[in-house]
Amino acid sequence: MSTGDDKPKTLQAQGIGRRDPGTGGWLLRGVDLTIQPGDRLAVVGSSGAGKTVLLRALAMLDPLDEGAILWQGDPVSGERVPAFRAQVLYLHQRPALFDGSVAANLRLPYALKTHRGARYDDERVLEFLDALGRDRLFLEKAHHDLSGGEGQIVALIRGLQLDPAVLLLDEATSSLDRATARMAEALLERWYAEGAGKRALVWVTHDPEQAHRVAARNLNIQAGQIAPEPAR
Ligand SMILES: Nc1ncnc2c1ncn2[C@@H]1O[C@H](COP(=O)(O)OP(=O)(O)OP(=O)(O)O)[C@@H](O)[C@H]1O
Repeated sequence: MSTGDDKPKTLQAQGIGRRDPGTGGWLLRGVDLTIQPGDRLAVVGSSGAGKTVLLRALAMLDPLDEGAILWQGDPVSGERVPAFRAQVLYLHQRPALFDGSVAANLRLPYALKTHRGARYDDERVLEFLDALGRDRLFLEKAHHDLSGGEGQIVALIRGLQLDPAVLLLDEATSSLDRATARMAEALLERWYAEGAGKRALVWVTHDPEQAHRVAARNLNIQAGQIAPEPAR
């Protein structure tokens, strides 16, 4: 008999829309999208086009005003939500870190019900740090001393260590210097390859060269809707 775990970890948006809670105007409307295991997608579009609104909707961080999010073919609601959150992870451009050290921030997800069963892996974290040009001393830094780029490094490692099936990166390397950003891309590429076709990456980026490097296809968002794909 098939269990939920046997089904491909496909994320689907069916006609999703979200209104501005203040004015009632549509921020996102009628978006149909399927993200399959192994996908590498760049979400592009002008400032204010709705890319963040789309990614947050895909991660079910904001309520929808129309349409549905499906995970492994089923609508996500109620008791399915924690399992969904363990598999579909959103990384914000300006990540929220908690009061405490980098190490405490990296350990925190394991205290959540969502990640019950997973365990903090010190060795793996050190490998991630090394890949981003940092060492163990970085773990002792206090969150309030971190630069914007360092905060992005913490958020990236905090996300990668959880091995989500779908990683949604919202300009997640935008505060990094060019060299560190390229190291982050290389790390993500390795992490993706280790998934042997079972992981998906979705990148919001304003950098066409980055989109070209990291993604196999572009999704163009304009005025809260999918627009024709620009030439790559
Ligand atoms: N919670 C909200 N309430 C009201 N308006 C919102 C909300 N969230 C986003 N918006 C509006 O929705 C539009 C799309 O915002 P979004 O952040 O998705 O743009 P974006 O494409 O990610 O832009 P950028 O490239 O500048 O980051 C903007 O006009 C923004 O002001």
